[in-house]
Amino acid sequence: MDEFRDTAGEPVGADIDTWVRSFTRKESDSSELPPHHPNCLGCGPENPNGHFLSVRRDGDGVIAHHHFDQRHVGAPGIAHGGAVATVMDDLFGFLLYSVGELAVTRRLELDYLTPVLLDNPYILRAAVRSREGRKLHLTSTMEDAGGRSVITATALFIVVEVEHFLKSQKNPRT
Ligand SMILES: CCCCCCCCCC(=O)SCCNC(=O)CCNC(=O)[C@H](O)C(C)(C)COP(=O)(O)OP(=O)(O)OC[C@H]1O[C@@H](n2cnc3c(N)ncnc32)[C@H](O)[C@@H]1OP(=O)(O)O
Repeated sequence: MDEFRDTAGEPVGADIDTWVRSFTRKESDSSELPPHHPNCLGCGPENPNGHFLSVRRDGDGVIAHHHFDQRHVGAPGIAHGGAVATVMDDLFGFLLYSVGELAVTRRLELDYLTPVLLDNPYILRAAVRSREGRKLHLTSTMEDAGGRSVITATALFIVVEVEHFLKSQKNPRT
């Protein structure tokens, strides 16, 4: 059975069949959605360098309460823009549990409206705006506790088959 392997060839979690099945459509409820992978940089519980993003369904979209910490610092007291982009990208990835298909980021665009402060609580929301064939047009926001929008983001995800991931396993450095 195919397993995910790191660049040293060691298994890193569930086999691919199990992983693919985890993205099939689930009943709509408000329960927490599973991480993409135990070591996912955005949401994996076993990645000590990750963001530990925790995401729930919210109507047709998803919602997360999140804060950045000192590991994500850019300018003093402010989250690095790349760290923020990582989290928004990962948040989009949780919409796939509703889409029920595999997809990957082709384009990611963020507007940084105000600085994202470390150790400050934020509310993140994402939704599917539209779909054209394999193209998923996604939209998201990050708001502070006062409801002020600090980040808006859009993404284009492209639906792929499991072979997309199998190919990368065979050539992990390409
Ligand atoms: C299930 C996985 C969950 C994982 C966890 C989530 C983590 C968060 C998400 C990620 O981080 S994913 C990792 C980062 N992304 C990648 O590694 C993807 C790398 N890119 C690729 O592998 C390929 O470019 C890709 C599979 C996305 C697309 O290649 P294809 O050859 O299959 O598609 P193609 O280039 O023909 O483009 C598909 C369609 O999109 C259109 N398109 C491409 N770029 C576009 C663009 N910028 N704007 C508008 N349309 C665009 C393109 O014209 C075309 O339109 P049509 O279908 O109508 O012909």
